[in-house]
Parts: sequence; structure tokens; C-alpha cells
Amino acid sequence: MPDTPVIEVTDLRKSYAGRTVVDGVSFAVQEGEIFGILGPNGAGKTTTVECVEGLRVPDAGRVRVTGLDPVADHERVARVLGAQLQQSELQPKLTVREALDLYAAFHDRPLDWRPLAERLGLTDRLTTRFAELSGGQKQRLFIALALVGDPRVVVLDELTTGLDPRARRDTWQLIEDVRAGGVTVLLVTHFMEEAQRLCDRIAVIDRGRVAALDTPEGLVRRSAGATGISFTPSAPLDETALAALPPLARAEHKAGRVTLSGTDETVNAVITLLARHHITAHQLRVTDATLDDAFLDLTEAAR
Ligand SMILES: Nc1ncnc2c1ncn2[C@@H]1O[C@H](COP(=O)(O)OP(=O)(O)OP(=O)(O)O)[C@@H](O)[C@H]1O
Repeated sequence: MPDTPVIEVTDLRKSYAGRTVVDGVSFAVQEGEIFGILGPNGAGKTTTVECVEGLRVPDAGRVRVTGLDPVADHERVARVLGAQLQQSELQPKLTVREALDLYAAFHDRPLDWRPLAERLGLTDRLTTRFAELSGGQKQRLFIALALVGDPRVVVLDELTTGLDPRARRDTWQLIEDVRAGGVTVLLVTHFMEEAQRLCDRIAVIDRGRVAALDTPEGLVRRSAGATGISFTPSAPLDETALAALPPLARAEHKAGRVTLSGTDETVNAVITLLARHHITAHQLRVTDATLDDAFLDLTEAAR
């Protein structure tokens, strides 16, 4: 029997005041997966995950979390799903310790929050009120609160926004450890490095639709024109021969240096062309496509 996905979103639609912001989004997240949602500002990412959390009611489509409807079965879903709060959702006067105790009390079998607070660097802030925490400390507290209930599924929207590089790396490690314990993670992020490092698969959402859904490597492979090649030829090169190279996205010849972009195939075609003309490529540089390139390609394709 095939595994039932832990999160299932099918043809989700949502409008605000007649403006469609989620326009038929579908994806399924398997148990133990870290699934990323990437997309430009206003693409509909938060609206989508808020429908998964049961915070918004879809206009149409189907959402299931461990087989449950997050709106109709809100309480049961809240028991298996940990979500990262928004700033306004925590009382400013609450201390870190009180917040952790309070959120632990919401759950039947909470984790001991002390090791969690330790890993998130909050131990020396336990008596600090929420309003007096720095932006990064607030963010770390939100991550702790999302995890304290020992959830089966955790939804993290902008996990490491506002964190310094060390805290960001520590948080990534924490999320990897949480996943290693079998927890399924739905992650909205703007950081390509984060998506590449953490996510098994990524849905790129653009203007309310899934523009692509693949592994990070798969998305990069799809990105046409993102492998860069540059060299200084030992003898003048025939421009028309260059322009005919397949598959070539861009070619430039400036101050004796040739810069091309394409795919791995273009690199091979360049090498063959040079060999045929007995030309040596001095200072040959090949740069790989990145998830950044793929993101720009995929979200611009429809423009
Ligand atoms: N409560 C609301 N009422 C009206 N419009 C809203 C509401 N919430 C979001 N929107 C609009 O819906 C669109 C999608 O917003 P959403 O927050 O889902 O995007 P996002 O992809 O998460 O963006 P970002 O990366 O900027 O956080 C935006 O244009 C936003 O202005």
C-alpha cells in the first residue's frame, strides 16, 4: 500500500476581496520529509501554509494533515502540528519561561523544553519578557514553541529570518535533528542556501500557482542558461560558429574574452568547437547553475 502523505494540498484556491492569491496549488508531503515552499513576495506562500495550519479557510480545494481537515478537525490537527507563531500572537509581558511552560501545557506529551531552550541559546533569557527580546531571540523562541509539543508535523514560515549566521546554522542543525526523529517539516523560506541545505523537495510558487516542484538539484538542472562559461581564446573565434552552439542562452565577446551561458551541453559544444579550430581556451572558467538562478528562471518564465 502506498504511504499516505502527511500533508496533502489539492487544487487549493483562496481570494481576498475578489483577488485570487492562491490559484490551484497542489502538493503532497511524505512522512519525514523537509518540504520547502519558495516564491517571490506576495506569491501566496503564507496563505497556503495558513490553510494547512487551519488558520484560513480555503475557498476551494482540499487540505489534509495526517488525514484530517485542518478547519473541521482543528483541535485534532493542533495536537499533531506545531506552527511558528507570528509576533502579534504572544503577550508582550510573558517571559520566555512562561511562554514555554504555557505552550508545553497545551500538549498531551510535550518535550522537556529545557534542552530545546539550551540548543536555541535561550537559557540565559528565561526570565526576559517577550517584548524585551531581540528580533533574533524572539525568532528562536517561536521555533522552540513550534517544537515543544513534540509535533508530527511542523510548519515553519521564514524559519531563520533575523538570525545571525551562527544562529542560522545552529537552527538548520536543529531542524535536521528534528527530522531525523521522524518529524515532517513544511518550510517557507526566502533563503536559497537554507532551501538547498534542508529541503528534500521544493515547490516554487509564483502568483498563486506551483511553477515547479522538484528536488533542489532537479530545480537547478531545469534552469536553462545558468551554466556560465568564460575564456580567452588563443586566436580569434568565428562569431557565427559561437552563435550556433546548442543550447546557448547568452553570448558575449568583450575585450578578447568570450562569455557564454547555457547548460552542460553548451560546455561540451564549446570544447569541441575550440578543438576543431585548434584554439586554446586560456583562463577557462565554468560556473554552475545555482538554486538562485533556478528561482529567477522559474518565477520569471511566466512574466
Ligand atoms: N488578510 C488578507 N487580506 C487581504 N489580502 C491579503 C491578506 N493576507 C495576504 N493578502 C495578500 O495576498 C497576497 C499573498 O500573500 P501571502 O502572504 O500569502 O504571500 P507570500 O508569498 O507569503 O509573501 P511574502 O514572501 O511577502 O511573505 C499578497 O498580495 C497579500 O497582500
